[in-house]
Amino acid sequence: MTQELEGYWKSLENLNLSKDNLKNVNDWQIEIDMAEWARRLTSDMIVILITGERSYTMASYYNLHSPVKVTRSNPLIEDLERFVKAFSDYLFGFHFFMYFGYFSCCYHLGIKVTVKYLLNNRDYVFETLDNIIKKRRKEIEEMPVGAKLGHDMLTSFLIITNIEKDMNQEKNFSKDDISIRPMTDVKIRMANTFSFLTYYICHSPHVKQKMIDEIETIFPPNTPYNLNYVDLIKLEYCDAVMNEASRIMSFAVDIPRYIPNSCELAGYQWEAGTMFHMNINVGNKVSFIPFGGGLRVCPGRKLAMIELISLVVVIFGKYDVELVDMNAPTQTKSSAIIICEELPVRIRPRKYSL
Ligand code: HEM
Repeated sequence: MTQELEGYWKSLENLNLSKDNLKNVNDWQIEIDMAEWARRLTSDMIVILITGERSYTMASYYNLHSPVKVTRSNPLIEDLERFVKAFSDYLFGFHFFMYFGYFSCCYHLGIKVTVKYLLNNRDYVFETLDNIIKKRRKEIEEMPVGAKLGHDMLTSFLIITNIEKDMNQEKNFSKDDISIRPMTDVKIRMANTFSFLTYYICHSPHVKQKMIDEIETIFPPNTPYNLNYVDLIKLEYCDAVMNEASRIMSFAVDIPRYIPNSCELAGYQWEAGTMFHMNINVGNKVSFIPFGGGLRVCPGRKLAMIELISLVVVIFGKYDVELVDMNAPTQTKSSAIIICEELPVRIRPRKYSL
């Protein structure tokens, strides 16, 4: 998938240069919006992890910028640009309903228009997820007995919940189930974490160099490599840098907790039904909780870190990445989460690429 991404970048740059201007295949550079590409890359990664099928959101973004279009067969989702935006807005928007009461959502002029959009957007997201689930359920039902099933998360969940359903008629699997959560928002979480990481690394050249040195000890330049777990966890410095970037700019700002029963907390008595909102980004900069904590801690945190380190190896190991404007602040949109809207960077293949 990262090769596919590099292909799009190269091809976009080739549009700007005549072949004679290219001294060799590695002699090019391009300005891109890393935040947008990261959203598509993580989107394609997560869709394949969950469904075992490709969604080609990178291809659709490439087509927006290139007069020469690529066609990819069997797209799982029809309008891929809408798909990426809808999931981002869904994640950003549900906090509206946590902060504003029923009256504001229905009657406040400034809010009700956004609320209407968010509800329509939610319907689109749920319908898209429903269609994916229905399609897979049908495929499983129609499979001949003894046929090999896919290893993707959705197939596994459907099989497990079907077994449970047989045992307990009330249980069924739907888009509301927690297990579909990775599809709804984690691609946006990973893309944001990577964008903020890129921003901070570009502002600390010595840190960037140390990361590259570490990457080159595990994945020597000009040597074919496979990104495997055993090698990736050797990148301790890269891992530490990623943790530090997540601490400085945690994607989640508000971690909510609801108490069904009254209880005593921090010396106060709280009524049943109280909702707590913990601000993990602003108040306490010495804490490190980008993945939450306690019983509801993010179960995908290890997978997320491995995928993010893989991205660091591929992007920073192969390319010189620099911010187009070193003085520009991060372009963010905040609610209970912080979204990196735009990150213009200039990339070119490194002299000694992996
Ligand atoms: C950089 C990427 C990610 C970040 C920053 C992130 C962050 C978080 C945070 C802050 C929570 C709330 C935890 C709490 O309430 O204490 C959460 C929950 C969750 N995350 Fe992640 N996450 C990421 C990637 C993933 C991945 C890759 C998966 C699965 C493939 C995943 C699955 C989940 C699920 C299922 C929950 C709900 C857990 C529950 O409520 O019990 N996340 N995540």
